[in-house]
Amino acid sequence: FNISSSAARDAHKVTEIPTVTRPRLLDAYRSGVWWRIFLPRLVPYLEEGYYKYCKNGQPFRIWLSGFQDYAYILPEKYLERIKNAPPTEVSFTAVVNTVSLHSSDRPAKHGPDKQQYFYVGLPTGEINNLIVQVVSKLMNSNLATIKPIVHGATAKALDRSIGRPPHWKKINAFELALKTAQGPGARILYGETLSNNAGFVAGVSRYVANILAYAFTLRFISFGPLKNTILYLIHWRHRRSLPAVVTPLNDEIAERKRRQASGLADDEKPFDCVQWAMDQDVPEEDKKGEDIARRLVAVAAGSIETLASVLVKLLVQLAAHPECHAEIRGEIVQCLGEENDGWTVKATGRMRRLESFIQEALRVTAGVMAMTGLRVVTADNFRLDRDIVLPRNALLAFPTRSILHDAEIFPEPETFDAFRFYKIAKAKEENASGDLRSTHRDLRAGWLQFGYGRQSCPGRFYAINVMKTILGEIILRYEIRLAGGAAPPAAVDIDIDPLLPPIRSFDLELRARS
Ligand code: HEM
Repeated sequence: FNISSSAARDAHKVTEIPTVTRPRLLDAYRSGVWWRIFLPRLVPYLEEGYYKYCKNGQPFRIWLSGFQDYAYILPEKYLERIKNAPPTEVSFTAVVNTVSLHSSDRPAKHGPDKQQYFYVGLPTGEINNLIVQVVSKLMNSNLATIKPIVHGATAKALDRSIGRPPHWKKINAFELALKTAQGPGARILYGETLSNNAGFVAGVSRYVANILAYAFTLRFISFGPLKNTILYLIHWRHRRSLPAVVTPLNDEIAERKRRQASGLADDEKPFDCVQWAMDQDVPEEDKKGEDIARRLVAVAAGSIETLASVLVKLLVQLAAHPECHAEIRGEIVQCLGEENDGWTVKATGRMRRLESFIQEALRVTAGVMAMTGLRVVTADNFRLDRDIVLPRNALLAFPTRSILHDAEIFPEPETFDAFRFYKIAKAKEENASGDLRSTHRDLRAGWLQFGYGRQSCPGRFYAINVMKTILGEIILRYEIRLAGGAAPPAAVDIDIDPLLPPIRSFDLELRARS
């Protein structure tokens, strides 16, 4: 939308919100990377706006290439404003739909013609609510039962990918992250049979990875009047590869429906998302086999793909910081010893040093994006406070990475301190004073990388539990280091507006502990 063209928006005062620019040539010069002429970095300019405006309680706007739109970057004081805001006011789902160009929520910008040619098979719009339900209601409420299954699938994935090598064995960090995220992810989503079908699991990963990559990168390119035709052709591959994953799922659902029709007690039903989606309390016409299959393929974007993208960064940090291994390992042994049932949610919850390591690694890398709390205004307007009202379709976000690197909140932010969050939690317990109520304290205790409030990531409980299980099991079984004993890397991800995808070239070395 063109802010300056609308007198009504002047009334909203958004034209007074300052803009931080991302100069292409200058950025290519500063970064020393020629292709930054086409895609200037985002992080340094978010940082500039954060210190210039957000630290003074003011928003700013910045161009996001991945969305082909300006975003309003808000200071942390407005986190409270979005905390309980419903999707009818501001919506994260609408952000996803904007990128995949299933844009029923933003009709003014993206007409139906674009929907037609960008159609790549992922269900969106109201169906997306069903996806969120699968994760937030079904996956989360079953977490305690899921947990031992996650551990079993993790152990199996580690046996297959690494085994018990007596000498250092080299493995690519991304490959290990993907295999270990796929193990529990595929088992919980698709059940025992399909999760053992390597071709199907690889197909799902490939499909969602391609969709995410293409959805963002194609937005950078202007195809002019031939746009629809070119995009239709580009997406041919995706449309063709979708049946390869949807058909086996569809067959599995049909087979289960047949078995159920011939009488199946509740405790005989399989324990996985396929079954929960089949039993989901929604009208029959919303849970036809193919609808469920598409929904569950979409969940893999979070539960396998996003998880693997974050896990690889954690694995590299774990390998780069051997100084914390013994303490984390000692705590895991103790927690598992206290709980006779092994890797339960309760035992995992007690592993606070391991959790602190994960929080610190996520602080340094900021998870998947430099901003979270992304929302599109879906109401006519969204009042931030007495002075500022954002109009319908405005994109807003919070500068998470900058907050996580702010020395006033996290002293010596560039130093990797595995037990930083453990110490913060301890201090909080020992000193339950008024200081605790300050916003900074809340931010330090939270997981901003997963977003904020009612529309934050519904998969975060699963994600944290799985990451703890995978890293914990690795550290119990193996010694781990960067290949060749390399020094900790300066960066583990790359600034591709708006994402921070992992650098995939790191190799790790692991050997079995005696
Ligand atoms: C470390 C891994 C993960 C990270 C860092 C992450 C991060 C996020 C973030 C930042 C959001 C947007 C919320 C906001 O900005 O306020 C989000 C949304 C979402 N995530 Fe995750 N996520 C992760 C793993 C997962 C997993 C494992 C699942 C599924 C099991 C999942 C499912 C979803 C879904 C369905 C949404 C959309 C929610 C909506 O439309 O309201 N995520 N995630």
